[in-house]
Amino acid sequence: MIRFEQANVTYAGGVSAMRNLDLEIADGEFVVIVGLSGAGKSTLIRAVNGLVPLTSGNLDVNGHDVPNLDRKGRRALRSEVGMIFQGFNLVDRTTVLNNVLMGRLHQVPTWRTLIGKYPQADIDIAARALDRVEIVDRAYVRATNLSGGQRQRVGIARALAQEPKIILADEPVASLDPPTSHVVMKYLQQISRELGITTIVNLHFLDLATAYADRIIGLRDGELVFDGPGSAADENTFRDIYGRSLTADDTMAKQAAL
Ligand SMILES: Nc1ncnc2c1ncn2[C@@H]1O[C@H](COP(=O)(O)OP(=O)(O)OP(=O)(O)O)[C@@H](O)[C@H]1O
Repeated sequence: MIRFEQANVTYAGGVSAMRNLDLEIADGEFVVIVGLSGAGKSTLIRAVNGLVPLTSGNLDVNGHDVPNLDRKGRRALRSEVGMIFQGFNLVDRTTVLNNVLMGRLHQVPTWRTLIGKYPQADIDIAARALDRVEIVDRAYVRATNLSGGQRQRVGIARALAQEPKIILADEPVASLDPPTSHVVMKYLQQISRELGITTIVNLHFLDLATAYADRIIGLRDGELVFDGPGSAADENTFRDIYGRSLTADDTMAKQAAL
């Protein structure tokens, strides 16, 4: 479903953030990407929906030849890919339901969204998405009145309302406390399993990565240095990926105990 072949990304300024990447991710996999800050995790995620262009190599996503897409093709690709952000990216002054309906923007004609008239079928899809993350009772609350964990659940519902084939989550729990982070990770895992949505998550904390990942991809200086099941990754694996000893900052449970 997602296939990188000898893919490279070199940014203006000369930083190589992806080096000769060969990687296949099958339908429905739940993949966690780990690596030090600057290792290229965001670059990999953003390449999947064409936000970061490859400098060379091939990338196929759901049959889309990503490096060679025209504007229409890029729009089609992005309609199949839901994004979840570290900072949630909600519109605070409007309701939870309206935020989730924004996930339908790819499918609904612009004039309807401009006058705020979504078809009932779209409202039903949005409500079902809110129900999946157990927050449908907050549908008419303004987003600004939610806690961080609730906001991220709305972020997940918005991505789900898009009815995506792929979900990309860039550090989705970086702004959350440990119990809330686990709740958010559980929803992501459950949604991937039950709906068969391929999910790629960038994570900073290694204990979260091993707890939830079917598969862990380790990056170092833009290179893939580990690819294996979450259960196969131990402290030595992470030391190899990071190229240094682990610290309390690398583990959510240890950091919380400080
Ligand atoms: N738009 C850009 N222009 C130039 N260099 C960039 C750009 N985006 C990222 N980089 C550089 O590419 C490298 C990889 O960055 P990337 O954000 O992919 O890493 P990351 O593993 O996600 O790190 P972090 O967790 O800090 O976001 C870094 O050295 C970064 O400074």
